Amino acid sequence: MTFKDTLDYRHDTPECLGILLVNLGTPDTPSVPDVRRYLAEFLSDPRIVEMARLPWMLLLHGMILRTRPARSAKAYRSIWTPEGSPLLEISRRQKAALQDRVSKRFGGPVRVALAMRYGSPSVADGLAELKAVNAQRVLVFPLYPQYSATTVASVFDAVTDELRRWRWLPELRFINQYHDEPAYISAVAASIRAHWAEHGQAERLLFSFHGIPKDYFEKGDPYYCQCQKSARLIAAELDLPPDRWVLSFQSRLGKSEWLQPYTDATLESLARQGVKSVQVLSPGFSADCLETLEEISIENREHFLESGGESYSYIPCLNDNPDHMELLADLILRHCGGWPEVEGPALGSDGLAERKERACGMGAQA
Ligand SMILES: C=CC1=C(C)c2cc3[nH]c(cc4nc(cc5[nH]c(cc1n2)c(C)c5CCC(=O)O)C(CCC(=O)O)=C4C)c(C)c3C=C
Ligand SMILES: [Fe+2]
Ligand SMILES: [Fe+2]
Repeated sequence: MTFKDTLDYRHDTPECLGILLVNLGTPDTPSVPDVRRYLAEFLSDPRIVEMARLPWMLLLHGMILRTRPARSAKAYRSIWTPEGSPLLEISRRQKAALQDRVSKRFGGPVRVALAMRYGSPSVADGLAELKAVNAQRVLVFPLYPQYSATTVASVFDAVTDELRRWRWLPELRFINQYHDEPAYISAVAASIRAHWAEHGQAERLLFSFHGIPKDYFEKGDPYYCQCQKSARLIAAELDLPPDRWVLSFQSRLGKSEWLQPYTDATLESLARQGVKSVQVLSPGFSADCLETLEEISIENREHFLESGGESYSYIPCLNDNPDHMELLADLILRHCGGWPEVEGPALGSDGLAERKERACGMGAQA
């Protein structure tokens, strides 16, 4: 084992609380080679595709990475902005807002770092940023309201894979999910009410969550149940009767069965039943991304309108809206409960003896 010893914790500066926000990740640019590189990393993760490694790697490199990148790159180009990928840009705004809110409410120094599970900034970059500011206590916060092994456990893997190469580990805490947090439910409900205040209510509200293969659920992934509970609680908070809302799963990939009902089929069937207007939201994403801005806002709109629907609107994710930032800051502070707030002042310029004393009680002999 080779350890990374280039940067270590310091005794001569105050300790800092470290928060590592992690979202899924995105390609660096919407070019085919960058999308291919991103998909190669993403789809090689055994949490994402659980198939036996050798046949999957042959299929991935022999076929999928030769065809899918061009299709995905086209989709990315349709949502790319002058600032880059919406997911990364929104995540940066979330990080800045949380740095501000958490610093104001926590008693001592705090650093919020941003990492992406795939692509950059990487989890290793985020952990190094925290080590450089002497964050000896780190809270890892995967920004997914519902737990799935494909997302949250994969963040855990990336963090622990990196830390396997550190000699001196930080004290770690980890947020697993917040799918039924009252503040999350009411923030989503408030965003729907705000949309209704501007556009009126549609005949149906559709909650579309990212799908996972059905057999992951059958083998014990709690994601399906947590999505159901989030949607049920949001509908209850809105006093929306069961015949006015629907839950479905989007983004299926490959030939195997994924969680049902599928979003595209649901929209077609609603339109065929004579439903003329729908409003769609994706409360499983903490930030708008390809899956919402392209798949929901563009692609599925077409499915609905082509099947006879007349009015389709997309309700954006919570992104960096103030309710959302407040609830994430609350979750962070709650999970840091009991951690010392400040480690004491920085030492003066001639602090060698004090440093040694603090480090290992050798001050007197120095
Ligand atoms: C192949 C299996 C996939 C599983 C399982 C999966 C689960 C999953 N993903 C998200 C969140 C996001 N996924 C995004 C894009 C995306 N997802 C997959 C595949 C699986 N996801 C692919 C191949 C892609 C890339 C785009 C494409 O080629 O279609 C994104 C958007 C990233 C962006 O850059 O904007 C997010 C976010 C969740 C929450 C989840 C399981 C619960
Ligand atoms: Fe995905
Ligand atoms: Fe998609």
